[in-house]
Amino acid sequence: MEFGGDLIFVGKTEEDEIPEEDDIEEQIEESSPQNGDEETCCLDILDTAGQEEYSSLRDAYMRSGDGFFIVYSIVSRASFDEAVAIFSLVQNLANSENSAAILCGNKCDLEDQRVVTYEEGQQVADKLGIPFCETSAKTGTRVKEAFEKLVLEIPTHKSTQKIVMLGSGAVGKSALTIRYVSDQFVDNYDPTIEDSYRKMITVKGKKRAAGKGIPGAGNSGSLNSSRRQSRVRSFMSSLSGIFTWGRSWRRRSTTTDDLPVQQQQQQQRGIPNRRASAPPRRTHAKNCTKNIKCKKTDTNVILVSMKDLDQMDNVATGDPVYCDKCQVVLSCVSDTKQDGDKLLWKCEFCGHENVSTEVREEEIPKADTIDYALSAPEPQEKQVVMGAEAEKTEATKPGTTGSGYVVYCLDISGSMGGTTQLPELQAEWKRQRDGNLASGGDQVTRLQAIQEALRRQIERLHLENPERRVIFITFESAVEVYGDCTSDTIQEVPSNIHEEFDPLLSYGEKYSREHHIKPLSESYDKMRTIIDMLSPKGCTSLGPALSVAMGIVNGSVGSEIVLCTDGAPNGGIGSLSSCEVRPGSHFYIKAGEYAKEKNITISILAVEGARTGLEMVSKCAEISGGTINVLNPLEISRQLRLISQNYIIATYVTITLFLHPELEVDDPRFPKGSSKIVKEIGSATKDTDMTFVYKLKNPGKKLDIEKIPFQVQVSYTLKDGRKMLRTISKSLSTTDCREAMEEAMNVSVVGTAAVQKTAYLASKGDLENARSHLLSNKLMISKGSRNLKQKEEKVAFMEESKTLSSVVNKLHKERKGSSLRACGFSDLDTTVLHQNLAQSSSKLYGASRKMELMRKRTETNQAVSAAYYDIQQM
Ligand SMILES: Nc1nc2c(ncn2[C@@H]2O[C@H](COP(=O)(O)OP(=O)(O)OP(=O)(O)O)[C@@H](O)[C@H]2O)c(=O)[nH]1
Repeated sequence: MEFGGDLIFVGKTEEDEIPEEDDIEEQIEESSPQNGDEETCCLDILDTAGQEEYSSLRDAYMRSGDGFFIVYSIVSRASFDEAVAIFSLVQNLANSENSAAILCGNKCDLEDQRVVTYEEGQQVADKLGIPFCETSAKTGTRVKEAFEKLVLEIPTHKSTQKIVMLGSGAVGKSALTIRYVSDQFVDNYDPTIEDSYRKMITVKGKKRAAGKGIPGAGNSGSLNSSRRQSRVRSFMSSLSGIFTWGRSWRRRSTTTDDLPVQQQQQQQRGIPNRRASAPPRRTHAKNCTKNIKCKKTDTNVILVSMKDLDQMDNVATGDPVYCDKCQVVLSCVSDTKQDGDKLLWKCEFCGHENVSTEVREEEIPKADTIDYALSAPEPQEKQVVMGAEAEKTEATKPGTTGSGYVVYCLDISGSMGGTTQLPELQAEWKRQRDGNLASGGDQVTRLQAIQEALRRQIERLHLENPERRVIFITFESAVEVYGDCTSDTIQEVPSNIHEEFDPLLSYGEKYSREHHIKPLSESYDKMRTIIDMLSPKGCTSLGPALSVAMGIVNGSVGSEIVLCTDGAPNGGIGSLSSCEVRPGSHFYIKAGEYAKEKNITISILAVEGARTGLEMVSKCAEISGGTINVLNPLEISRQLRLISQNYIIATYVTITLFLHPELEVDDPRFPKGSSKIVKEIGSATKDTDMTFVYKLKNPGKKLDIEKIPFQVQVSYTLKDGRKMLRTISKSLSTTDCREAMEEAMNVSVVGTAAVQKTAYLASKGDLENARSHLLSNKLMISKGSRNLKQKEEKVAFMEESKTLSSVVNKLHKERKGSSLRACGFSDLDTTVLHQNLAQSSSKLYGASRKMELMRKRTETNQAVSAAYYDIQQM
């Protein structure tokens, strides 16, 4: 349990005049504070994926970056060639007027393995007209200097500078970033997807760099010189080998056909498209024309995180001691007295006088977090539901991604044959990198994109977790269960049961009883063959496929179903096409509730383009705790990896929050006025965070206690079947001083609660309150963040909440005076709201906190990851 601040705010809740959205963001974007020639700013470092498959995000983050850190490894010639190609890509996409780049040869500690000389690196950088540096993330050599050099090159002064780490896989982008932000070296290799690090820094000498160019202008890293661009083009054309493609690119304009898709993607990631959509800049709030009135917000927020439910530091030897009246558990904040062999305890919540004869002094909890094992682990035979040996191995193996099945339900209906245009630069990138596209082919079908994503996904699972049991189901007009893809597990679901839930479920259950699903270590090759053979046809029987999948995994707790689809379901149960009332929506609620009850999560990957009826279909994911995404087909690979990394930690999770009777929850998600909240979560992943907003029941009333107690009880089941209870008990002092409250503010907690509540209000159609809730939190966070940690988290919050802001504002404008529910949401709106409803606080961590989190994380097996890297390079 974390609080929004170290103090409970009990002061007055005044009204505030809040400037319109842009103005708050503009205030934060104002020039960074300068002190002599020193300048303080926050670096927002985006560590990108060198292994990246298709990514239409690539040009989005390239457009938004202020500084580009282009890395190669001095022990890899290919990575050196690729760095040059990447620079050209940056030139084509970046806002060249205001950005800068540096070329960095990393791993200089590996002198005996060097294949690229220092002189070669320097020569290339000179030709490109950017600074050069050789570094070692391992020893720390020149890492700080390299980052500072780049920051100095950036021509603009801003309080947040976006740095983008670029380069091939395994050159050390993550290692350099981590060395810089926390002065540590990460020795194990885990290919990055994309990760952000926010770090406050003070740089010296930037004043001179701005506008006027820096000393040695011929070597400036700024990308704005046309002379440099022509130098680069001629240099590129002199290169032999695979990366000579840059020369044929024409300079890209923002009015190209695929821009709307990119903008949507940018929106999804919260990246503003400066060229195309940035409003004219206003630098001061007083210039704003509109103000809206709303209540000032405060930091009275609690966050309960599931991220370390499986790590137990304080396991109690005895049983929890409950208050006879209110069920609060005796804790370190309880006021106890020993009276002979009796323990006297006046409950700090309800005041009940408890007398216990069974608790000894030493059994009174000393730490604020205590874990109680309420049952022993299940015997192994019982952990095995099906596929006996596989399950046994997996359930006991640490660091696996869950103990149930992964079921991929794949839409192969006719519309999956529709093509998606690869963005021009992506097509070029892809063509040069692996030559996979047919000549002139800059189009892929949606099915091809999903096939590619699945191939990569099972390839990675096969390496990391070969005992994982993967089941494959396809749906078009027919629903085909491929099981583990071995011939005796393939069968078609009879079409005469497509319309009814129970027979479909029973079909799945029977299937699971009759078939032994092999682990990926045995099924991998066959599965690859089946994926390659798929072709699009027929309509979209999504509901029947989902029902059968649930039947198959029923009883295998912690299973995940991933639905990949591109069109509104129009066959069998859950069909949304035929009737305006959309009767199918009931099915998705029912399916979600069933999945939650059985601890199965359903995630949806919808392919953008066609309207998928996601608002209805998404109910099953929302209720079961899965994720929802509408993606460019090219992004599916990346998203599948994200889903598999966010593994299930515990099942049957229920959170009970006890508030002092003077407090009540102030949250539309829970009954008004309650001091005790019970929230069923179902399956929890490491990113599951629940927030609760509370307030004083009687705001004017003077409290006669110094410290106010809080308790959270989390009951859950671990993978080995142990039933656990975690109690977290803390107490806080109060303040009526807004300044003191802000000083003690925990920005990542307040920010997470702000976006979760805003998304909830918006999803219920209460856009007025959603908008003002987010705005008032933005204002409090932007004004009240003073120390380093707060400032780093403020930048993260502002960045991460941009997409939600724009969706809420857009909906607010569109729906003024009309009924939102009648209008419905677009698929993109549904995705954004759902993602924010389930926002994880770790997204808002600053550098120091993030490193702490990373240290705790289970390390991916180095050998396995290295093997993955080798495969990618083949
Ligand atoms: N000897 C040495 N090894 C390094 C150095 N920097 C990184 N490594 C190692 O190289 C491997 C890859 O490093 P990462 O930082 O994960 O590489 P990356 O560029 O982020 O890779 P992707 O995530 O695939 O894009 C890891 O095993 C690191 O420990 C360095 O300066 N010296």
